[in-house]
Amino acid sequence: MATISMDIATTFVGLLKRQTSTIPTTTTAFPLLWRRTTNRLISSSSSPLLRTSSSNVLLSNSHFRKRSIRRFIASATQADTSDDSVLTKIPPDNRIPATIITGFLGSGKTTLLNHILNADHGKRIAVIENEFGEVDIDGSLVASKTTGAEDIVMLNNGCLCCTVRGDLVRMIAELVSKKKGKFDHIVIETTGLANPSPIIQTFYAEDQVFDNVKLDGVVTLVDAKHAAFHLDEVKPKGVVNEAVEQIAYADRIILNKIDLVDEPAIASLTQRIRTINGMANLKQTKFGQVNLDYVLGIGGFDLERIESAVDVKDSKEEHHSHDHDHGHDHHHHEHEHKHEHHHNHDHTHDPGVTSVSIVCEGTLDLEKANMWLGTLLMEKSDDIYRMKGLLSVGGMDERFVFQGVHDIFQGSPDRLWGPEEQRINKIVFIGKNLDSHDLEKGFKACLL
Ligand SMILES: Nc1nc2c(ncn2[C@@H]2O[C@H](COP(=O)(O)OP(=O)(O)OP(=O)(O)O)[C@@H](O)[C@H]2O)c(=O)[nH]1
Repeated sequence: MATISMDIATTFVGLLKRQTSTIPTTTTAFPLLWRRTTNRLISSSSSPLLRTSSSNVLLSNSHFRKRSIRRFIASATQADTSDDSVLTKIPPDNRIPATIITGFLGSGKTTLLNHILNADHGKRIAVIENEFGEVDIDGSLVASKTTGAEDIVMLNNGCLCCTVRGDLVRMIAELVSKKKGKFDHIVIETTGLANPSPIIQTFYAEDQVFDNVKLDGVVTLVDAKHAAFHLDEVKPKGVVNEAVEQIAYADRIILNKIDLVDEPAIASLTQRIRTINGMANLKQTKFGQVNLDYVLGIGGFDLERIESAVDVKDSKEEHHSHDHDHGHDHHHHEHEHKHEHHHNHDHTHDPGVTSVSIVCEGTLDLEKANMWLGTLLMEKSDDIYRMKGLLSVGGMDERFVFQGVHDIFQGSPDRLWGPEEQRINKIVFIGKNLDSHDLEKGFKACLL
């Protein structure tokens, strides 16, 4: 296939620094953005994030094209076009799903892992354990308790998010090359001090991983007894609070050890968690006892799930980053929301990790939306940990769904809008320094 033609919105997905030379020379909706020099080349650097054009999308570099096609395929949920010369069928995504289990030290990750491995789910699971230290205590604990794991491999002596990330890539590549077909799922347990972001990005940035493995979801364990302390810990400037980050990136949150605390403590912690991540599902547990479909096969990064994620968020009411004192207490309002959501409060600027959502009826101008999203990613991708959304875009019959992790942006058209359906846009951002007022203003400026 010489070109890719998509008579639908398509996406430009994340490129990392190493691919700088592979930037395609396609037209861009926001040429000004090209001029910014950045060592974190982002998804919006050279191409619109959203497209409706029926013209061919020509990508000059074959490597890039291959990657883009694959990423598009991996992310698309529906992509029918009548033009025979183009990609008409989206092959099934047969890549092996991988689940990241994260959570602060002692929160119950190994306990959950054992629960998964001992359960009767019929899946053959390869486990990658990351232990900070030379002795693989967790590995022994897991290994001794299970017979179900197809393979348990250890990543010792370093934290997955920093020193041993290359090892993770090699390990996954090795698992795939030597054992493909012998396992159905990979579960990665990170150290309690890991920041999940670089690990998540590995799944998109590394061809060896991306081509064979898809990130199914991030499951975060939260210790009901000790989490508040860690979440409120004030770190030196520039130092990441891992406990906060782990919650921010979660698709599923398991509030574990609830046997050790009372109801008010659970309620208060739940509210605190919701401030950080209003999007992830949350379940309370003792000893990590959850239904396995809550943690495996969740399609956390599948675009199909985005709408429900946003809907859950919407139904609970948005957790605004109302900033009153720039401290750790965030207040939430419970309002009824119909079809339009307004952030009518004063200018907000919160230095902590929070979630902000925009729910608004209307249709977006494609170019403006590209410009806005592109600029946002260009300028704020460090601060935007996660975003998910469902958009109504002018000239596009389908809903456009997207999700992002920092500078990695994945989006595709979804099903057609119904004839009577109200076109309601929904976006959720999770990150630092989110200014809800600015975000909403920027978004609304894109409406037709
Ligand atoms: N009371 C109580 N103890 C729990 C619960 N879940 C786990 N534990 C215990 O908490 C301790 C830590 O659990 P792990 O599963 O090892 O936690 P982890 O997150 O893997 O720990 P690290 O690997 O050190 O980060 C163990 O002694 C568990 O038995 C729970 O729900 N309630």
